Amino acid sequence: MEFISYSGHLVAQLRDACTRVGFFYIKDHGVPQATTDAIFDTAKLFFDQDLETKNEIHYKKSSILRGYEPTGEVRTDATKKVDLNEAFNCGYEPDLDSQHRADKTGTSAPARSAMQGPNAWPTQPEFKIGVAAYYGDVLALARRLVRLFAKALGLSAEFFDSVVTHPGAMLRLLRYPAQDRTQPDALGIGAHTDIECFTILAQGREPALQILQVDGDWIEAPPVHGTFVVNIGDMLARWSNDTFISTVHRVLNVTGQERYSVPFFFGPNYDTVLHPLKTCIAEGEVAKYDPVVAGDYVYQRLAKSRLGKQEAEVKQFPQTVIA
Ligand SMILES: O=C(O)CCC(=O)C(=O)O
Ligand SMILES: [Fe+2]
Repeated sequence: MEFISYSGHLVAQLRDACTRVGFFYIKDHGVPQATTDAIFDTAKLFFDQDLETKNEIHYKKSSILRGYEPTGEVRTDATKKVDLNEAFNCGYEPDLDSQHRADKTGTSAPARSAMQGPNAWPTQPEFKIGVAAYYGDVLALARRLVRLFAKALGLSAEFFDSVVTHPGAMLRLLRYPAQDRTQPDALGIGAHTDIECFTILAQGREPALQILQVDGDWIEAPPVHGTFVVNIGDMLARWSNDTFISTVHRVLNVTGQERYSVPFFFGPNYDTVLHPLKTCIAEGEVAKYDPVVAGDYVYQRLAKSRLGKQEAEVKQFPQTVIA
């Protein structure tokens, strides 16, 4: 058995950040700088193709919304204009998971969820290799962070291990055009909270990410070399009965330069049922949320900003019944 010890100071710092801010930076995280640098080259390789080629893997061709999102087709903030970015999304597959490849026991079966399904890869052979290198390292980091989050919630480090064997982990490559400064209404991504449990974000060189403070002002979270920005998403806020907070953020790229970023959205196996954790419900308090199935929750949230109402109805997504 693996023996892991965690510094109490680290766990306390983490709890403080997750309960008061919902955003923090991490360094000495174990993902080699060269791997992070390379994912930006991989993203550029993909985005530099012509639109017709990229549209061959348009996300509407995928029943689970994987693939390419052209600029102006996603509206994250329903009250604002469409987002000014183009993106590529891919989800978990055992090929991308170095731990799975090393695991010869084959004890863990993939989650039974309609959200579990194939990725849409471009034909460029180097692309998947580049994505796999980054995905594998950042997934390993996410599983380490899961143990720290468990400790910060007062649980045993291994508490979540059995539900992150085939996690709902989505890697997103993003390219934002240089925005017109005279159009303050347009945003790279409208104000939103993230859907999954937490996000590990690699930023390119351009500062554009902004976080909403309690006083209502936006504060920048600029790229810091060698670090990732980590933030709590809605699923962990729900799971922890709002002990951890999921904070609103947006992207406004007025740097005059194109900007790249690579968020990795991490959640549990898609068949996991998220009941607010009993240990997070203090005496006299109640669960603030109904249970949800992770895969259903992610699909509904993604579809909301990506499909028109009619399309969403046509693409009936099978709901999992909670026993
Ligand atoms: O590009 C960024 O810095 C943040 C992206 C983001 O918030 C998201 O994709 O949810
Ligand atoms: Fe986000």
